[in-house]
Amino acid sequence: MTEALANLEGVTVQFDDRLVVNRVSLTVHRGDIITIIGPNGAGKTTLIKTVLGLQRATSGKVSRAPGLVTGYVPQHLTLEATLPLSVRRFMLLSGKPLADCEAALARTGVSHLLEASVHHLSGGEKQRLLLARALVRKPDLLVLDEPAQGVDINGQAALYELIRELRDELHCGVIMISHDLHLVMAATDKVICLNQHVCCSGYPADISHDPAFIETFGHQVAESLAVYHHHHNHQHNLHGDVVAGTGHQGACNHEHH
Ligand SMILES: Nc1ncnc2c1ncn2[C@@H]1O[C@H](COP(=O)(O)OP(=O)(O)OP(=O)(O)O)[C@@H](O)[C@H]1O
Repeated sequence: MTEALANLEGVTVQFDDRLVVNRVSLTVHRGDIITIIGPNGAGKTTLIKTVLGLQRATSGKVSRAPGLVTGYVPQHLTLEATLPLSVRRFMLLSGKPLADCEAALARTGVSHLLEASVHHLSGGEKQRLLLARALVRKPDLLVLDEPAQGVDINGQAALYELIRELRDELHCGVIMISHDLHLVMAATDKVICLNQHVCCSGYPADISHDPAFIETFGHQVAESLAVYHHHHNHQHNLHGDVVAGTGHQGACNHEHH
């Protein structure tokens, strides 16, 4: 089993008397790509902030590997619009050398924007900048809140592919939130369907048949996703774990149709 980077056990988050995250348990291992899906207001952002330690759990146990370096791409980048800020300066705020900043920008495909103002970037460019800022820290755990927002459909597929490549290069774990269900099904190892509590979780091909998934997203979505036949060269037990001797999740040849 690969190294556990972060672990939540029965975590609950409450704002006043509103239960936003309800007894959620999850573990992110190095090499994992876990995607959290769920309706608006389901507690997804709150959950990943809890993983990062930015949100305190009301109850339950949160643990992170000692010395864990995290890279976070938040849902919104709030910048003071009147403050002039170039991409170069924004990246240097990470405290990393310029050469590292430039390498991260090159890796996410936006090195040509080094002198541009962050206020004038397109939605897609902004996402790639935020990803570069997360990358320059060389994270063990990359946490992305709707990384493909504002990115056109071809760009989305490319972005998810880039995230997979980065996972391989950095040998990090990835936990992300997405609403792009089709892309999620093709690009992730494990899906967690959240609606305050974990409705269902598992491998993409299996989850679309789960009654809890159908209840949350409706038959139409579930049926359209069921075309994502996912052939494994291994088998899972009832908990979704890979059965010993049949290959490993990270090493199998998944085929998507
Ligand atoms: N700091 C806070 N104080 C009070 N309520 C909060 C706080 N943060 C989040 N909430 C509430 O918790 C609920 C869940 O919010 P959260 O952002 O986690 O949902 P989400 O699943 O990420 O939603 P979306 O898909 O719309 O981004 C929302 O109703 C939100 O208003």
